[in-house]
Amino acid sequence: MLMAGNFCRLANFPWPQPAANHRGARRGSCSPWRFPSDGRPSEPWAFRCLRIARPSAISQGRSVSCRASEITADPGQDRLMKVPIANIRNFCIIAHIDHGKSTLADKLLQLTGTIQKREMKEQFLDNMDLERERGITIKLQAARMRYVLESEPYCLNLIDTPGHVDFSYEVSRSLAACEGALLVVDASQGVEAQTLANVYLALENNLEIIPVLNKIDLPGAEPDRVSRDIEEIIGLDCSDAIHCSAKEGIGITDILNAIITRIPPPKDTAGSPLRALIFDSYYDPYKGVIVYFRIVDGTIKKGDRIYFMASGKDYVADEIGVLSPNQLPVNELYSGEVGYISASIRSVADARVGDTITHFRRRAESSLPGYEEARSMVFCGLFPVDADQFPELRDALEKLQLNDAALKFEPESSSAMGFGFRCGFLGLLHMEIVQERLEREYNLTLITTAPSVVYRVNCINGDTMVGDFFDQLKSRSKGYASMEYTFVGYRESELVKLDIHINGEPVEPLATIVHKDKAYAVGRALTQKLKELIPRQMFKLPIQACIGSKVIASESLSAIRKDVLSKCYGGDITRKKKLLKKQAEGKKRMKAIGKVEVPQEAFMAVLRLEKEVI
Ligand SMILES: Nc1nc2c(ncn2[C@@H]2O[C@H](COP(=O)(O)OP(=O)(O)OP(=O)(O)O)[C@@H](O)[C@H]2O)c(=O)[nH]1
Repeated sequence: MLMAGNFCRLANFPWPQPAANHRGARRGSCSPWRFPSDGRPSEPWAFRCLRIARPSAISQGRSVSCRASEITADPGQDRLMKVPIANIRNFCIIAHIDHGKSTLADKLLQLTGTIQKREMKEQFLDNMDLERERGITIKLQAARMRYVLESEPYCLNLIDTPGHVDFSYEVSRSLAACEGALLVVDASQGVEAQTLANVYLALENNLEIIPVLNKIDLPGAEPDRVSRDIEEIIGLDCSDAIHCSAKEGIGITDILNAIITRIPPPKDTAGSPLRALIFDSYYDPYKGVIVYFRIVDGTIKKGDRIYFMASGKDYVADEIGVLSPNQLPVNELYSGEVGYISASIRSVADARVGDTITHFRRRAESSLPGYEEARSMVFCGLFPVDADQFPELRDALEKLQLNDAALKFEPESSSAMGFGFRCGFLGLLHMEIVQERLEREYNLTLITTAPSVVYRVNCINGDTMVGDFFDQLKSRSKGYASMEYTFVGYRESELVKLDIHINGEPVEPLATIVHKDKAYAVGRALTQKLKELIPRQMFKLPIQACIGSKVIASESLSAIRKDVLSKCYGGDITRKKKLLKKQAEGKKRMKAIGKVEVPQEAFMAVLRLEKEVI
């Protein structure tokens, strides 16, 4: 029950306009707001409080703690307003790559007023530079919107997901945080590999699926044929599929209405012990690990002592909030809601994706089912160009793994490259993105070795040796084929260490371990390649491949000759001989102390050649 007078206005008008002399955003402040005994709030913005925790306190002139989530943080928007759980909808958008998810997400954000026109830019939720440059979604993104249907306010939590197969792990995580999914299918293209894969993921998670046929503005769009395809191939009823054009803004209201009428609200379990599923996280240099979660049971308040059930670590929730889509702090979040926590978590291992958050004192009995481990399909070595950057690389990989749970790595030392990491990825695009993110976000200069998993496939026609297997498999099957494997263990082999001597000195980083039978071929190929890559010196340079003290291949790089006789006009032969002798002595001395700079490409050549020759 709200107070009489000014508050009645609120009771009848759930979405008040900004007060005339609004004092600006009070983002997430938890300080108690004072209401005088006549019930009139002391600040104009307080008219915007929808519900007061203890109305009786107001009449007694006491301080009242007003939940920040009940106060509009931004005069233009009312996204933080609290709505009953029956009015919350958590949904994601799934589709094949380029079918228009991000464009549709933009339109939903615009139509609900979550993003003002002036803030709007294309693919708003793709906020990583890399995503914008490449026009693809790499990371899942969450955004809270508000929408009014028949004067009822609703809170819609949208999770935008990537479409490329390499990032399907991101999709599976967002699905677990939702009750429904918009299945976007390009009406000019129809059902594609990732449409199928994502629908099956959504069905496994018992999500309500709303089919959306996008791009109906295109002349080649055939929404009716595509509807039939969806029914036949996927078995999904498309009688009420929504026809839309995310680009032209057609059918967006129908989509919002369908989200509300067809997707069920989350279950109300606010009274149970807290259980929140971590679906994403990242490392903030100032605040530590920021965790994105969906509350399945219970409630969480700012200042609560929380406990991570898998890692067994506890922290105080310094800040909790919603993603709107930027982080907006609030004081309390309830079951069914999606939000973030900052708790000064320094160690990235303490709050892993898939872990369950509960209260330290009132612990939940069991944790929520986490996520299935991502299975790496492509492997390569990552090495810092500057060997001193190894600890930074380890740190960066740990932090990036927090934000990209599909990335796997373990330390590796290559005789050619020094210390680095063997990393596992979901595909070549994933590998490229990880390298670029490490270089851009963590200021590292890296060398990626060629993806080195080589499969042996015995074809029926008798052919064998396939490289780049996984990507070939995906591209030849247009993305429909999938691959499973198990590690069968290590095998014994006859290996030798092949040393490379330049100018008579062994160059340790160029040494490599090869099979005994391949040593001669690798040695020859390596010395020839190094001869091409190492710049000529002032002296003759021998390049040798050796096994122990035995030289198995040798090349020599001729010296750059300075014409010491050019200044010698005429003169007798003894004078010329003397000059040439002096030059030879100088070169000998230079050779003895000379340090040969081996260019970076030479190190890469070792790895590439190994792959070619072996
Ligand atoms: N004509 C037309 N083009 C559209 C429509 N929706 C999206 N597009 C275009 O389709 C392309 C892909 O759109 P995105 O929204 O980036 O697709 P996506 O599914 O988010 O792609 P990923 O995030 O990489 O999976 C862009 O060039 C859009 O402008 C539409 O309704 N009509």
